[in-house]
Amino acid sequence: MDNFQDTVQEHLLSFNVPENRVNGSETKIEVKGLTRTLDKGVTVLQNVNLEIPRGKILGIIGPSGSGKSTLLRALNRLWEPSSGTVFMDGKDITGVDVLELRRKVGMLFQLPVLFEGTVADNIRYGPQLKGKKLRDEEVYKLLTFADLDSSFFNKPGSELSVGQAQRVALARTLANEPEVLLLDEPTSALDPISTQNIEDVLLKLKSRGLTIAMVSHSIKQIQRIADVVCLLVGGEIVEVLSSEQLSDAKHPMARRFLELSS
Ligand SMILES: Nc1ncnc2c1ncn2[C@@H]1O[C@H](COP(=O)(O)OP(=O)(O)OP(=O)(O)O)[C@@H](O)[C@H]1O
Repeated sequence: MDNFQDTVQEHLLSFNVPENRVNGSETKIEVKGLTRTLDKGVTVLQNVNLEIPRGKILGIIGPSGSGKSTLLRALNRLWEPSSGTVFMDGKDITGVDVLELRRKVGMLFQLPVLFEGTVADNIRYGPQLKGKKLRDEEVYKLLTFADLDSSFFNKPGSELSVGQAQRVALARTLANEPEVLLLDEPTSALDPISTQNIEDVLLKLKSRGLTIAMVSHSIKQIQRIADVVCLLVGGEIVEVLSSEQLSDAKHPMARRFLELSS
């Protein structure tokens, strides 16, 4: 076997993840007292405390403008959190090289943006930055993993549907061999079949040890795939529940949000 794993699956199974047990459970990412105040003095996140368990899917839900994307974006430093507020494997992420962090903590957005060139060019992009050229077989394996057939290899990115482009964006992120995936409403622009394909891939990734944090407006989607759900209201986490316990939420705003969303 060469340096790059023979299959993506084997690779994902082989993550060497350090232990960090908090309250008896393994924590991949820990957020401690995270606050975000904008220049105008508006507070978007207020003293957020959260543990994202390793190898699980965390769903983040809440009303529009409650700070969900802002929270997600702190986790790979798309904005700079204060030191001592976000930890991965017990290490303060502000002390990690930012490009290295973003390889380990990949992100997908609501609308995928592909670079110019073919699907294969897009998938090769990340490893190429590190001077590594993925072999054709490796690109095909990533395509298969993201549920795209081999005919996509040479297609220009500009000719894909949004659902196909989202799967290419996922394959491109996986080419960086991430340990964590951050997903900001990744299926909100997709039809139900593309949505299901992405959800299946996410569950497959989880079973291979990836830690996933996903913002979604779909309570049903969260119930389908998340293990733990955090409810964000007005920049504060008001409840953290298992997805089966969602209907037991107690916070009045959270209850109202859930009633209107279901
Ligand atoms: N860079 C910024 N400049 C100005 N305002 C911002 C910035 N980032 C976030 N905000 C404001 O912070 C608040 C939270 O935004 P955020 O996008 O995190 O909410 P959200 O819960 O993800 O919303 P939605 O569900 O609508 O996507 C909003 O009021 C938004 O306008």
